[in-house]
Amino acid sequence: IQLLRTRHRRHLTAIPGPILASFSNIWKIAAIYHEDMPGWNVSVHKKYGPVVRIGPNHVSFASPEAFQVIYTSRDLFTKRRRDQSDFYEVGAPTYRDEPLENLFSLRDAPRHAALRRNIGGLYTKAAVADFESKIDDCVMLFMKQLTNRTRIEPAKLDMSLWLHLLAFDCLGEINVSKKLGLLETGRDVNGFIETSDKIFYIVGLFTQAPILQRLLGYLRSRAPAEEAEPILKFTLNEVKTRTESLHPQGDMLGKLLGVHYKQPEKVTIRDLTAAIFINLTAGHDVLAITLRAIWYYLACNPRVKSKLRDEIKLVNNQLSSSDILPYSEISKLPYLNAVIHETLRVHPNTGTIIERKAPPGGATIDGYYIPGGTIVGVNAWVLHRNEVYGRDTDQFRPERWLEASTEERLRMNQFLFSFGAGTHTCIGKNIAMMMVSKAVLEFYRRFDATLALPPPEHTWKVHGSWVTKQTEMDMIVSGM
Ligand code: HEM
Repeated sequence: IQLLRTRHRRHLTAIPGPILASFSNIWKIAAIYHEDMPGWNVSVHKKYGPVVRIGPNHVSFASPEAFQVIYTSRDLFTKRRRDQSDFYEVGAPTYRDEPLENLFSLRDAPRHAALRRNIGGLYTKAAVADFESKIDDCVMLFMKQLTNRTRIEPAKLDMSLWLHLLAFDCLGEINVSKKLGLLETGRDVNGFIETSDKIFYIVGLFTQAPILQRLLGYLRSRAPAEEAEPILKFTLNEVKTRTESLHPQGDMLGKLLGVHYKQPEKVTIRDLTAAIFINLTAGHDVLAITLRAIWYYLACNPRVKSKLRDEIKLVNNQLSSSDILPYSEISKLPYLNAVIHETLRVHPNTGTIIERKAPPGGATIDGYYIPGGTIVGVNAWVLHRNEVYGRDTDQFRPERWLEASTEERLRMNQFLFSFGAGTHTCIGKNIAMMMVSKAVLEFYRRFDATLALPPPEHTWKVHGSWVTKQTEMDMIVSGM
């Protein structure tokens, strides 16, 4: 084993990178501790080139070619094993002494593929159209709350919180036909947000080194997940109540139960519990991050905001009778789509590399031999600054998506990593696109939002860890 390890290390020694990273995981831990993994990852690539060793067994790549090899060569580069440092662990809390495995947490490729086949049909564009009225309901409650607060004069609101409340309640409606009470009360309820924030931060930090991962495993085993994780507790309760009820519902839980009753061996009650749990867990933070980034970049770029408004006015005039515009119309708006794509490009939701393990026989990537078992990957913050997107990649400029030729746009989309890639691409993407598009359109149709203090005095705080949550987004919201 020692001999193999020495050989393994010898191959990796040829790869440039910070000296500290060649013998310890301290570089990664420090980047997360300072909440600037995106910035640190971008700068090591500027300094050392497209292939950088960022840990004793961890290599970061920057090129689109490496991205393709790692994420899209089918099942070759797998999610990591349970016994290694691994942020997928958090996706499966222990329930009745076993991990509650779901699409996000499953490392076993055949089991993952089977589950995806069995429930994937519920997440297609056509299937999620059934959830539009649920999204409308939450968006309208969001509008009502903002109208109440801005009726007399513009109000200073922390939009980083309000957009999170909207995202959470929408997911509650879609999954179990229940808002979680966040929009209604205007604050976090049951510690849903606070606990998730803690879990995401701790997992991001503790999974940077195998020894910390073991410590995290020990700590998690001491507190029963049903008590420690409010989302799990809520999910278990909802599934129990629904299975005892005779009223079928058109939400995600109702649809999953429909599949279960027809083919119980394909989707068990445990599978559907896990699916609802991961939909709520994997969806709320990233949805909120995208919404916040849109609000922030529009506030910082009045030219873009006014162009978006012009597009909204046009469709508003055509469909003025309708209270809330249908997604079938909204999804066709080119500038709105460009704004969303550009936001996903400049502010990806994952701040760390989405990790994969090199296949047992090793692989050659970007000219370097990578031994089997090495942790490899590309950080979306690095990839999205590649020249595939032009020369001004530090600028927020939605026009790049409209000016590109068909072929160029194809490549831009191909390397847009915000929703992941390959067999693990985000299954909630269609829900996310519908929810985000509707929220943006309905808000900017009725309100304006500017930063309470204009830049450079005001900058938001981006917590660049596993996820890239933003805080300190005081904005002045006014009715139009
Ligand atoms: C803007 C919003 C969203 C973004 C940016 C996003 C991003 C991502 C990314 C990057 C992955 C891949 C992770 C990996 O390979 O390790 C992923 C997977 C996943 N996402 Fe999302 N997500 C969003 C919204 C949602 C929503 C709304 C849901 C549920 C309703 C959801 C459910 C999932 C699930 C279940 C997976 C695991 C899929 C698999 O491995 O087969 N996501 N998401």
